[in-house]
Order: sequence, then structure tokens, then C-alpha cells
Amino acid sequence: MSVKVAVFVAGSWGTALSEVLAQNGCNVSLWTRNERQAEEINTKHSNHKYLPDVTLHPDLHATCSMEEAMEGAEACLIVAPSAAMRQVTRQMKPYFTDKMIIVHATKGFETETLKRMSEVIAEELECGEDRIAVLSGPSHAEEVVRQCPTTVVVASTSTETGEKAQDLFMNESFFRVYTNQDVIGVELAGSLKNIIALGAGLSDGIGYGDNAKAALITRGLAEIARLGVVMGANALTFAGLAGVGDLVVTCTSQHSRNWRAGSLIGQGHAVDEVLSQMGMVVEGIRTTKAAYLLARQYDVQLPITEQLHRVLFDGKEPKKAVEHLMGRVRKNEIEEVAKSSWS
Ligand SMILES: NC(=O)c1ccc[n+]([C@@H]2O[C@H](COP(=O)([O-])OP(=O)(O)OC[C@H]3O[C@@H](n4cnc5c(N)ncnc54)[C@H](O)[C@@H]3O)[C@@H](O)[C@H]2O)c1
Ligand SMILES: O=P(O)(O)OC[C@H](O)CO
Repeated sequence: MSVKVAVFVAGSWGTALSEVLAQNGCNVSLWTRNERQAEEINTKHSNHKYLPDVTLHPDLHATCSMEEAMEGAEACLIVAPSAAMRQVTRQMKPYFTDKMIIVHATKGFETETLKRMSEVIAEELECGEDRIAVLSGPSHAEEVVRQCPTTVVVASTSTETGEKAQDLFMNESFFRVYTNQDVIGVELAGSLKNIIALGAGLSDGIGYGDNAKAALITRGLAEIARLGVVMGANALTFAGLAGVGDLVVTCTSQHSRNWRAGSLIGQGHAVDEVLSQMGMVVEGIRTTKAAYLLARQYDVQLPITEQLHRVLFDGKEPKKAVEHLMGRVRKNEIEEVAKSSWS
């Protein structure tokens, strides 16, 4: 009998990961709050709003019933936007059993509490962290559904849960999954890279070149690791798939919503106008707010995040933010790294 996996929700990434699971022979029940979308997935095998021109696996079943989705499931995959994580997990709670593990693939924080997604899930489902894994890494839905080779990491404090998640998602043709025990590092890396991707888009939108983007990626990684290590992450995680891997893909890919949003803002469009145009979640905006507050809480300097915060929330002109970054006091690159326990 195939393993049943309940997936929440049917956005781009939830649908793409459902495809991976269905290709791997799992019995996938994809929950959505939208009845028309469920009907489209079940009858036309498509989800045109989020993955246009893609024919989905014929066995992929969508439902608006949480009970139906979760009944008999051995694993639940949660891919709700960070802003909806608490609401979705609260709805799941009545059907959550001791037999299930949770995998989440959401990038971001709860901005009101500054909690990571696994913390929100553990709170709402009242379960130990050892039953939760996070899946992250350089992986755009648009390429995964085309079965382009993709590598990700699943992190869990429990080896058993991590390996169960690895077994569910890994295949030998296009989806390779590594394990890692550094949940904090993997969650922070996947979330914070979206801020730097907004910055890379902003720089491209202004018309600056590849030098500027490479600098943002490199100094952005230093900034991510600086906060991450202080919050309890393993520095080596930032050199892996969830760290530099995801940072590079999000700062350079045509598919990145964060890069695209940054680029439009760099071209002079207002933040609200850009967000209403995108039609899909741009986690980096909320994450900039959360990281700005975390930097204060942990007394860590995040210059790129701080300038992006000024652009997004105080209306600072993007070029002025870049001038500010270029004009900071002189520093020694290696000493900076050593101070942040990067080495
Ligand atoms: N798209 C990707 O390639 C990709 C890759 C890796 C990680 N992620 C992460 O996955 C998460 C989801 O992103 P996405 O790309 O699937 O977003 P999306 O914008 O494509 O879809 C979001 C979905 O969430 C649903 N939704 C929003 N609020 C809800 C609520 N309160 N209850 C129920 N459903 C709700 C929307 O209806 C929509 O179907 C984000 O954290 C993102 O960073 C995305
Ligand atoms: O399209 P983005 O910018 O939300 O990025 C999606 C993923 O995080 C890439 O791994």
C-alpha cells in the first residue's frame, strides 16, 4: 500500500511538491480552501493560476475537507505562506494523530512573534519538534514540475523523522534530498535569503551590474550567517544547499518572486503596487520586517536588511540606500567573518 501524504496548501510550491510525492508513488491528498481550484485539479489535472501550462499527475487528488485530507495520512506537508501558517495548523489540529510526521517547506517568520515556522507548528499541533522536518534549498516550483534536477535538504532534530522525510521526497531521477539536523540554520537560511534576493532585484532594477549583485550575494551571506549563528544555527549550514545554494538561485533566477518584486521597486514602482501585481506570495517583505526586529533583539548588525527596511517601510529612495551601504566605515573582511563565528 502506498503511503498517504496530506498536503497544505495548493499554491505553486505545495502543488509542485505534491507532484514529486505523486511521482514517487505516494497517495497524495492536496488540501485547498478553494472549491473551484480543487475541482480544477481533480477534473482537468491543472492548477493554472499557480502553475500555468502544467499537466498534473492524474492520481493527485484535491479536497477542501481537512478531515478527508488527513485521514490515514502518515505525513503532512505544510506549504502555506508564513502569514497563514498558524491559521492552517490550527485547523489541522483536530485531525492530527500520533502516527503522523510533519514536513514544512515554508520560508519566513511569524512577524508578530518572530517565531520560526517549526515553532509555530509545534505550538499549534502540540507536538515535539522531533516530529517536524523542514524542507528547503534551491528549488523553484516551475522547474520541479518540469522534473529538472533539483537538490534540497530536509532538517529535523530527529534522525528518524529526517530520514522518513528524505524517503518520501527523494527519487533517483530529478529530486535529490540530503538530511541535516540543523533546523534553526535551515529555517533561517531559507527565510533570510529572500531579503537579499529583494536587494539583488532592487540593484538590477536600478540598472547596476553583476558586480553589485555578486557583492550583495556575498555580503548578504555574511549577514545571514551572522544573525543565524547568534540564534543558534550551525555556520556550515549557510555554506550548504539551504544557504548559499538557495541564495544564489533566488538572487539570479527568472522565477524568483522576491527578485522580481525587488527589480520593480528598483525601477521606481511603489511597494503596494508591486505586491498587488505579483498575485503570489513575496515572503521577503515580511521577512525584512522580522529580521530587522531580530537584529535589534540579538544586537547583530544587518546593514543590507536595515537599508532594505528603509526602502520598503520608510519610502527611502533605493539609490540612496545603496549610497549608504557603499559609504559605511571601512572594514576588514576576514576580521568581520571571524567576529561572526563564521570560521
Ligand atoms: N514557489 C516556489 O517555488 C517556492 C519554493 C520554495 C519555497 N517556497 C515557499 O513556499 C511557501 C508558499 O509559497 P508558494 O510559492 O506556494 O505561494 P503561492 O503564492 O504560489 O500560493 C500560496 C497559496 O496559499 C493559499 N493561502 C493563503 N492564505 C491562506 C490561508 N489563510 N488558508 C489557506 N490557504 C491560504 C493561497 O490561496 C495560495 O493557494 C512560501 O513560504 C514560499 O517562500 C516557494
Ligand atoms: O520565488 P521566490 O523568490 O519566493 O523563491 C522561491 C524559493 O524560495 C527558491 O528556492
